[in-house]
Amino acid sequence: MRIPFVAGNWKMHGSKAMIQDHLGQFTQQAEALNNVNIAVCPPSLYVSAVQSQLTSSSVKVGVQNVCDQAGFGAYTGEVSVDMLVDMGVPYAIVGHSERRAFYCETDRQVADKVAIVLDKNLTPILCIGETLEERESDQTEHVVKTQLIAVIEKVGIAAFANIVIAYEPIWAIGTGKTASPEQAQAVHAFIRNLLAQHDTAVAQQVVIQYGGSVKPDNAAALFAQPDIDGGLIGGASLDPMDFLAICKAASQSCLK
Ligand SMILES: O=C[C@H](O)COP(=O)(O)O
Repeated sequence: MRIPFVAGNWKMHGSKAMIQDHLGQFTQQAEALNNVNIAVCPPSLYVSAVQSQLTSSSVKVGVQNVCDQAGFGAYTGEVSVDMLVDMGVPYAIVGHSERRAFYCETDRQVADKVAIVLDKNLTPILCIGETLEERESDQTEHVVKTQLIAVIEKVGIAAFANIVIAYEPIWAIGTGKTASPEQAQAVHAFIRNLLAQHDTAVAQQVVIQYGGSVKPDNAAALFAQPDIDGGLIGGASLDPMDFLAICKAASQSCLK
């Protein structure tokens, strides 16, 4: 049985004041929700401040990126997975399309990062998805397959029991132009079937989030789809009440 998982990706947003205000409003009410796992992923600099607000809360914290080198060393500006362990951070977003596009992260680097995160028993949120151009030229399945195969070849199919996948069509990110529930479901089913070709039990177990302009008014329809297990939320996660409404929609979607 899969429990839906909603993660808020704050991207390069946040401040001490926002954290206090946002999580002050959000956490208490989020505690009342059943059948949903929740995380917030602030910029790394604010992890401690978020953790202080989440003491004794079931809401977890994650980071938005991690170094493709484990341990410690001369990697200016990077955060290592060992630091996540040290700080008690269980989740790391890996391969977000903005990292792939703006910082030239390759499928291979993304696969390396997934392996490094798994190696420390943390959970990677692996982002995959196609551009508008790729969708319009019928390349969606080819693109997500290539992105997934790179990770399967690196970590093996069994490891997917400990990976969260976030399908994020790039054309729907921050555009207000969400994929329809049917469009999203079709790709989620494709992803699950692809995994099932390697291992049916793992495929049934893996949580596949949808990301791309999820809002309170479209969340329920998306999460009701049989292969959509919650969401990776950008813009709407910055508003505590919108984020709460989305988490509520996930908690009310059927367990799958
Ligand atoms: O990581 C989150 C996604 O990029 C979605 O962002 P968005 O909800 O602002 O479209």
